[in-house]
Amino acid sequence: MVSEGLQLSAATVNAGDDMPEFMRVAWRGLEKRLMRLRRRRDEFWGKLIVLHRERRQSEDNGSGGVDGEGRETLMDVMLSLQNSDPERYTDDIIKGLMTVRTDSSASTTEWTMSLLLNHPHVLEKAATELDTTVGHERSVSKDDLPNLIYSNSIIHETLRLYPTVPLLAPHETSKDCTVAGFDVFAGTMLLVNAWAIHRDVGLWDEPEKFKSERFMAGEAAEGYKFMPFGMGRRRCLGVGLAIRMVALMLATFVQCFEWEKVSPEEVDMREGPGLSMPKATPLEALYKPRQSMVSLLSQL
Ligand code: HEM
Repeated sequence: MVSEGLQLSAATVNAGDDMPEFMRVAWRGLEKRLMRLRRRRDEFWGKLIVLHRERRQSEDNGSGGVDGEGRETLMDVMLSLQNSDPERYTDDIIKGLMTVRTDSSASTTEWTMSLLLNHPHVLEKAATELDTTVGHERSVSKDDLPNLIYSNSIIHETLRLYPTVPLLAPHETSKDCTVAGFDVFAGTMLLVNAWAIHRDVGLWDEPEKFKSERFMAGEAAEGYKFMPFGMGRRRCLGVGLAIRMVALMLATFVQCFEWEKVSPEEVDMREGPGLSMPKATPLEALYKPRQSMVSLLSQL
């Protein structure tokens, strides 16, 4: 549903900008599809809210909201907030918050794994970092992330080459201004092409090359040249969560499994259409448990 929403939004933005006349006719069809999607999404989150609410009410200890291992789900957190501030955290607000942008983190992970499969020596080095930092007796946790310097650099380099929101969000000038020598009137929509900035030969050394150590080696995110999450006041609110989610997924994949391409050819790195820059061909890969992790994995 998230992917479908992004595809439909991309269609709306592109067609509306380029062909306003066409848009008047096409809009009705798009609107119908968007409304149908909204109903489906509403129903999905609605059911999930009811399920969680019932489970929390039936729990004996009264605190509610924890799974068998004492962990809260995101929906539990939302329902706790609703208990303490019902006017602010209505069911509609919860549905909206739950829908925000899970797609970008998932597709960043997919791009990262694709790059690793095309650069097996990088994959091997990431596995070695995990072996020395975390070992084989336990699975990697969020507390390990600050120590995984190399993996972190891989993720930043992936976000440089494949920023999943390549044009950031459209912004509008609040007053007349000048951008790169051009006069821009107040109320003009401005798009920032982060994808192009990230590959600008004047800003980066060998910008087209995947250099896994780039962000360890000091060619860091200084100035305004690295902005996969935007900049300033309206920068992505979820940046901390997004980086941690991608890092934890990647570390778990690499720590626990051996990965291989499905064929001798390179993994296709072409970009497909859509607002969150999906891969043209979804990644397919072969994996099996790493020998050193079999014992731990079999206990899960
Ligand atoms: C790799 C994953 C992600 C990427 C690349 C990404 C990127 C972006 C970008 C480029 C923007 C627009 C910034 C601008 O206006 O210039 C944005 C906005 C936003 N993002 Fe993310 N995002 C990611 C994950 C997340 C997650 C996981 C959440 C929430 C859980 C989130 C929540 C938001 C929100 C709420 C905004 C709007 C902020 C505002 O307008 O003030 N994002 N994101």
